[in-house]
Amino acid sequence: MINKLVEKIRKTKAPIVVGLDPMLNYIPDHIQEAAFSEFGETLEGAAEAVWQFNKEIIDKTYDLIPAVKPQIAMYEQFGIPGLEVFKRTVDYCKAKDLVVIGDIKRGDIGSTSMAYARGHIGKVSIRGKEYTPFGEDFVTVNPYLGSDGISPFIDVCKEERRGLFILVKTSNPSSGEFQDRLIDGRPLYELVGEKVAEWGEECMGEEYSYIGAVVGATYPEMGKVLRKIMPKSYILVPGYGAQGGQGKDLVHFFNEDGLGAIVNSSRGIIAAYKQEAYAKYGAKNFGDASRAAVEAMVSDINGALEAAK
Ligand SMILES: O=C(O)c1cc(=O)[nH]c(=O)n1[C@@H]1O[C@H](COP(=O)(O)O)[C@@H](O)[C@H]1O
Repeated sequence: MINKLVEKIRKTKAPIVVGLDPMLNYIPDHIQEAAFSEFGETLEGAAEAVWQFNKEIIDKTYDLIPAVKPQIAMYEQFGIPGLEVFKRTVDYCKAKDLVVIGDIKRGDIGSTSMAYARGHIGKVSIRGKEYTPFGEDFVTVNPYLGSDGISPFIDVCKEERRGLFILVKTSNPSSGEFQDRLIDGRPLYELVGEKVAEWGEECMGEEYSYIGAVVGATYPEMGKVLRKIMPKSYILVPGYGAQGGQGKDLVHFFNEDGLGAIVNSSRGIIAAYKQEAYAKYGAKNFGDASRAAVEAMVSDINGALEAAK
């Protein structure tokens, strides 16, 4: 799957991922009204609104982008109907030939990690018959439990040719509280980065490993160091747009081949119609606003990469 991701990034010339994080308050009124009048003001109604919202954004952007990242919490908050829409979203994106990164941030003791891995990137076997429960191409994983919490995910990746993005240095303001603590004089995130590089070495695709890392756009200096520590790992870079990251901050997350990083924006794309810059589209044309925001993000990042050459 890493080969497909790299190929699609090359083809679209868009090292970005659209984050499908559909909070109800980003969903235009006309979509909410239609969903609630059909399904009631219920979890089912909210889930339907999420689905209609996602579908429009995907339809308006899929030809420009290599990948999407649905964040499962945004679906789980609507219970079982929400999870059904998560799965419907994964399937719809795959039918559009997009690479799907399930943002699930799991990680537990080995046996439990195995169940997460099977459910999201693998198969479950029920009396000899195999099922693919969620079917994402990549998932995000939390490494806090150490190697035995990660290795079931790696085993499933090897079997299924899927991939991981392991949290190394997160984008949020408190990420340094634990991640920057010095151990033998070195920050914890560097030690985790070294582990990701080591796990990644035995999981090589054609050019890059299918074991990648998450490093926040909000910490560009650390991104520069981590890029060197994990030369063959793709870096998923969240924190662009709504959290303040800009193209000029991101140059050092990329390798000299112009590859190696994929930048996520969620609110900045899906709620673009609420921003002044895209207000002219109006809530009814929110999908067109998202398309324009994708185009602006791609040219911001490519412009910064070009300027740095
Ligand atoms: O793993 C992630 O994707 C992630 C890691 C991280 O360090 N920071 C981070 O913001 N994220 C996710 O990236 C998305 C960022 O959303 P926006 O700030 O709206 O672009 C959310 O889905 C977060 O859960």
